[in-house]
Amino acid sequence: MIVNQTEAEERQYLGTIVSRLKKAIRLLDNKISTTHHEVIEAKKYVWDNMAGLDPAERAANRVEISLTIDHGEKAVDKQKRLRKLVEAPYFGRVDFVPDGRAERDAYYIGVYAFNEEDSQENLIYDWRAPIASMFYDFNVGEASYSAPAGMIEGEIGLKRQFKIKDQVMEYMIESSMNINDEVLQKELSQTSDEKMRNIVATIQKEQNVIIRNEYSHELIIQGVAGSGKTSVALHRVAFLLYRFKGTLTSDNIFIISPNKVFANYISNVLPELGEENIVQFGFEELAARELEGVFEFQTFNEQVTELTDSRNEPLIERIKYKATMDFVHELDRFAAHIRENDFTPVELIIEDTRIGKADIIRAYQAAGNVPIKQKLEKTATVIAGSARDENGGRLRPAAVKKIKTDIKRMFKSLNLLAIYKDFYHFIGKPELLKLKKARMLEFSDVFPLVYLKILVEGAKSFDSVKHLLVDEMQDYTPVQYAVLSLLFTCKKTVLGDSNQSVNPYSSSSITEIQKVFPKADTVELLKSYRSTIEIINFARQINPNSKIVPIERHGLLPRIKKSESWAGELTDVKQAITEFLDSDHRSLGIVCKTQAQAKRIYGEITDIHKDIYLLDFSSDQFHEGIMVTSCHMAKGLEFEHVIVPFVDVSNYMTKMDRSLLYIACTRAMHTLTLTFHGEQSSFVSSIGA
Ligand SMILES: Nc1ncnc2c1ncn2[C@@H]1O[C@H](COP(=O)(O)OP(=O)(O)OP(=O)(O)O)[C@@H](O)[C@H]1O
Repeated sequence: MIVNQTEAEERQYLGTIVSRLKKAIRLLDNKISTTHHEVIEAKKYVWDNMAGLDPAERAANRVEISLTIDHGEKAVDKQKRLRKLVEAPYFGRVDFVPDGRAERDAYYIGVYAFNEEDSQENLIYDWRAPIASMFYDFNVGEASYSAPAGMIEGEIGLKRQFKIKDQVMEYMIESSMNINDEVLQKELSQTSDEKMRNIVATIQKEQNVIIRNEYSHELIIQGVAGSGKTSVALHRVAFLLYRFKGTLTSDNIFIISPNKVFANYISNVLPELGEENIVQFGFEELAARELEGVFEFQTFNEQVTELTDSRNEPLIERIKYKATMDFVHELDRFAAHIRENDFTPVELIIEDTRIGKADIIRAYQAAGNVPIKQKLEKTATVIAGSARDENGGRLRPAAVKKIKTDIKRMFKSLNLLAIYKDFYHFIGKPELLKLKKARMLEFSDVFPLVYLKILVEGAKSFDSVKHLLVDEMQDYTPVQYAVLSLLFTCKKTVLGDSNQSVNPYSSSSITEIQKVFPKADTVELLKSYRSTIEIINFARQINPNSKIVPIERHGLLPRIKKSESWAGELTDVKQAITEFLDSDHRSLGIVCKTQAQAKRIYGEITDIHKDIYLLDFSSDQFHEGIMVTSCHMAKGLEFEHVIVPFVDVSNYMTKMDRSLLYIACTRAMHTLTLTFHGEQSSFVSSIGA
């Protein structure tokens, strides 16, 4: 039977569901306050009768109290979800009839599931439930989904999308086709709140495949700017937490993200989907953990700033050399070489016990292909274990300790920096190592050194992590991935865009990354959801390599404003800010090539409005309002309106500048303004014409 056929019936049904949700919330209210009372009473009982209770009774009472608290907490969590759900209970409906059955059932799909405790009727299905996958994957007609019992095939008779806000249905769309473009358009053209939002109601088919992929050990997603990579990756995390409930929790997932502002920007999404937020850290924190404060190092941001400030050919050469897979192979070859050749055994005489050189060689070879320090320790343990004193007894602890020290000394050097320097002599390129100062590394040396350290000393891997998510993959080199593969043996989702590198001298494409993870599955996303067609067409001319395809959403043409002087350009920037303030838009990004330029503009415009923020690498908040920042910092973020100043020929000139300008322009959702004085950059001059 077809239920709720007409819009009027749907509106009525929504009213019923809202009432039933409200009733469930009230019931939970009672449950929570009863539990609260029970806990207080139970604690009071234990306290009052402390003297009379034996230890077993006290323990049993404590267990009882903690179980009651646990029930109470679960009820509070459930209530929190229902309170959210009651505002917009569902966004989709599919009517499905499995093969061999006559009756079709209607399945309403929402951000969470809702089933009434007394009837146990499933009134709303979680978007991650197996049956909900059909909403994203199929049109009206033949359909199937993978249930725990196997593949269920059948037919979808009806598919609807709803926009419900504050318990009221704003619209309802019959969508015999894919997730309806009209709904997607409405979602995308809305003014956005300060942070990234969930996209459950309009997940696209190609995105759903990624979100629900349970099998890939490594999944690499190359997606053009605005294709939803980050959104999809976060929804994938939410899906995996749902699918593997019981074995996977948010504590088992790590996200490597580019900076704290980005971490803050995406921090809404998982809680909106009812999941806990997840630990995020940067590659530099990882390096600091591995180098344990023994070395200081330049940050990636400082390296990028050094490269954007001036062209330093030897520096570029050093960076480029260390950004290849061949370099990782050279490090491997060197580590194998020193393991073979830098160990020089000699006969040992410890407290009248003679240990022959041949025995030491044998033990060293038998210790296998493990990190060098561990190999030496294993060798010493075997030698000490088999050595006997003159009475045939085992050696005393002091003698064992001496053997360990002496065997370590047989290795040429275990000093990391000395070994790293030796590496460059080994490959015949000593000029490729340049310290910033004593024990202070250039950024391009940080991960080679960490990698070598792991090969020499071993590492404590992150065993509790069951899924690792790496965003902005293009900014990390093969040696960084090689480090990740040694530290994290878990499943990985790696995402990025090779056209959005802030440092083209060390950027990695999907092909490079696959060399580290040869069994990885790869996916490409080409459709961009963020920006209007006009902005995408503009950006595509800046970077013709990008395969970016816009979705059908129109807006104003990007504007390029020319001035004769800096004062004139500043007036243009201020004018664009005023236009933004007069519009409905809520976020404006002023994106400069460098942080120094961002600081300069910021200094000139703070009097226009009270809420203007300068984002730099020490910032940790994404704000609603006006943000001034660099291209590097803006990566991964988006703004409704974007102003890109200083688009003159001397500022945007190199390959690296082109990449930065592309990043800046693709941050814009609805409108884009470029300003310059003097001669305009050749990257945009032909577009102007
Ligand atoms: N299926 C979708 N439905 C609605 N909005 C979507 C969808 N996919 C992506 N978006 C929106 O498109 C914008 C870009 O998404 P996101 O930031 O995840 O893309 P990205 O590929 O990580 O971008 P970039 O690499 O440029 O930083 C966001 O506003 C996001 O909400």
